[in-house]
Amino acid sequence: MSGERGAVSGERGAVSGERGAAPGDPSPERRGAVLDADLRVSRGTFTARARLCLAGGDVLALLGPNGAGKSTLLAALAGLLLPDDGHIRLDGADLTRVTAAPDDARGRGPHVLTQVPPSGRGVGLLSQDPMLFPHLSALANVAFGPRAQGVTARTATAQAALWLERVGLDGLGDRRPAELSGGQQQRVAIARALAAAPRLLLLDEPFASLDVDTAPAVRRMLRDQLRASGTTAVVVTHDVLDAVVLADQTAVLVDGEIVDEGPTARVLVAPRSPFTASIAGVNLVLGTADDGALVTADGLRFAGAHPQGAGRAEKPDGARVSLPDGAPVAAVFRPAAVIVGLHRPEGASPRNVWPATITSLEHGPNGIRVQTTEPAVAADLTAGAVAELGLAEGTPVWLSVKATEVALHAR
Ligand SMILES: Nc1ncnc2c1ncn2[C@@H]1O[C@H](COP(=O)(O)OP(=O)(O)OP(=O)(O)O)[C@@H](O)[C@H]1O
Repeated sequence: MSGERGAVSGERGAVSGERGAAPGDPSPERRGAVLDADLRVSRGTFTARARLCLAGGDVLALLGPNGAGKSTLLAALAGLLLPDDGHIRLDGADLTRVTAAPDDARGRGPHVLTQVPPSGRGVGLLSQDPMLFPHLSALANVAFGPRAQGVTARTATAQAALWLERVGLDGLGDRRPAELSGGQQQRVAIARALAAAPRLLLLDEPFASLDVDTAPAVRRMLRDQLRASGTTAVVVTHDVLDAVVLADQTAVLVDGEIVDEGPTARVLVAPRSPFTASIAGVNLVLGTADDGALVTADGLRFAGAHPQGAGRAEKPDGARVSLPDGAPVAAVFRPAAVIVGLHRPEGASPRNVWPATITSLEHGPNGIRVQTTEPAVAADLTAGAVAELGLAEGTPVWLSVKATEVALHAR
């Protein structure tokens, strides 16, 4: 999110209307609030729409490509941006309630019924830049939130010391931010955000500025502290690892619309959109059901492992359901399961063999990732195999994948 990085409820380090929190205290009033938001937010010609419902203590990952509208939604939740229409409620109390203006020639703006200012929402914001007060010690930075809420200096300092211990910075409380590493500064920022006991914590790419050696430990620590404190949180990220480690729920935003949402494991195991499949590292082919298999718009047929008898497939939650002919279906399979050849393979199931054209060769997780079309399918090959086959952009190939490697999911 631009502009207000590191601020908590619009004022650095402060969340008003809340008492400071001792670490790991999941008392009822400490637990994060139930979030119910249904929004339409515009920025220039761009519009994002989302319905977000979280139980107290849930962590939601908001994943999406650049420009998808993640920061726009976060800014609306923080009260920094007024939606065109919709509401944001925490524990049943309105933070934002706006009704769209009727379409008329006078260009009236939306009708704002409620818009609690950022500092009064009990919503914390943590970004990739720790934005600590440079002139204050780590301890004083963490104590700032509770102090701003009226907690006595002695109690706030004791709470801050406990938080620093919890985030692995015991003994470093006297240091100023400039005397700490980037990872240590982000740990202080996390302690500061949680010490302020936000009812909802918004995290905007919280590990993006950390190096690859530092990020995993800070990510683990944040997960532990979110769970221990029962904080309700929304994490905006490009990194699927953040969703896997931190989030119970994942929503995928593309072009301002949520294209995939649900429990993180369901979203990543049975993606419903090409973007979700790409971040989950699997292929996704969309089509409709035909006699228990998937048929694409171009007439390609994919048999899957899950159907037990015609017309049956596995639902994302694992339940077996029937797939009536014509129902929307997704076929999911790993790039490593795709076999690439120059000729139509003999003996393979004819239903999972199709001609394709190579569109690009890239470095892959275990060699070279070969991208093909149509449909868009990735195959992982060793460099030796690519060289032996003489593959290059534009090479016509035959692809095949065993039915046992293909999972069919109702969409
Ligand atoms: N102040 C602004 N005025 C006009 N358009 C804006 C403004 N800020 C963002 N946008 C546009 O809104 C769209 C969504 O931007 P947003 O920053 O919410 O996306 P994002 O998903 O957070 O992207 P990123 O991951 O790159 O930060 C983009 O098309 C962007 O150009």
